[in-house]
Amino acid sequence: MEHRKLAFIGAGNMSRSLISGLIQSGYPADSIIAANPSRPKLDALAADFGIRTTQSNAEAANWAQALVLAVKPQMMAAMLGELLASGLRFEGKLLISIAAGISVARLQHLAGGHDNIVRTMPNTPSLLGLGMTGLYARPQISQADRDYCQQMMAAVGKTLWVAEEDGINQVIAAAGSAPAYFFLFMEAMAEEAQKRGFSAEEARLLVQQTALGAAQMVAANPGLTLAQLRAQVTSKGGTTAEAIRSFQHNQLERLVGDAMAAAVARARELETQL
Ligand SMILES: NC(=O)C1=CN([C@@H]2O[C@H](COP(=O)(O)OP(=O)(O)OC[C@H]3O[C@@H](n4cnc5c(N)ncnc54)[C@H](OP(=O)(O)O)[C@@H]3O)[C@@H](O)[C@H]2O)C=CC1
Ligand SMILES: O=C(O)[C@@H]1CCC=N1
Repeated sequence: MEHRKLAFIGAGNMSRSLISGLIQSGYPADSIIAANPSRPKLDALAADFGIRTTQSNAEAANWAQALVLAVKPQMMAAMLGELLASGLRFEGKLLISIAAGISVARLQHLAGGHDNIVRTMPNTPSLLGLGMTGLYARPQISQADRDYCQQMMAAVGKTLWVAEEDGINQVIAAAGSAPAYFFLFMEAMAEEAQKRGFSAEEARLLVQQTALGAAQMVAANPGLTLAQLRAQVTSKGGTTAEAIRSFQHNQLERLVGDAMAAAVARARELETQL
């Protein structure tokens, strides 16, 4: 991929995931800089990946050709305001937001009218090259800038472009936030397995290997629907059928639907507040 000088503004969980994936995919460490107010995360990134680091957002942003805006949504206005106040000129730079709940129009306003912005929604498995990222760009964004974002996110997993900006909020519900849903489900299973006599290590092994195997089964069988894969496990009159009946009796589908709707609602609410 093209190796532009790339700055991560904010060096938290998501930046670490993306930087790790990019370095593993061969992005040169000296083409990446991370900026963060405090040193410990920067020191860890420098030690683990050999990238450049700074406590000055302005230094990173001035140096870079592309900026990943990776602060919490609530910090975005202050961060961009300070960059503008420092005299930074965004002209010629591509802004790539990973923040939930901040529209392109709002980002453009916060960046002093600069409109070369791509909005993305990655997730933390990017750390392992197994990310899932949604991307959105307004029609005026150049093909070269789209390709750069596509290659960056493809270096850390799979990508899906959405045609409408609200599609990013739907990606949050289905992928950005979703690793946590699976962790919650696995937590519940592991706790129950412990109650049924397994040690914590044994319970984790049982749940982790089963989740990994199930996900691999889905990926390895694109010709089978998820329902068909489930049916392969579900012997007539057997144990799985009873477990599934219990989930359905307790309205698992409605619970999942409500949870995803809540994530979308929060993303839209943030868009009106920030
Ligand atoms: N976590 C996830 O799964 C996903 C997160 N996102 C988005 O990614 C963004 C970052 O989230 P995440 O990485 O989880 O959050 P973190 O809190 O882990 O990271 C945010 C980082 O920003 C730093 N920071 C705070 N203020 C500033 C500032 N003014 N300038 C530069 N850096 C600053 C923080 O530093 P310090 O801690 O030292 O204060 C922290 O290291 C959010 O907008 C979120 O919506 C998107 C997809 C998935
Ligand atoms: O919880 C959040 O708001 C962020 C966005 C998606 C995952 N984490």
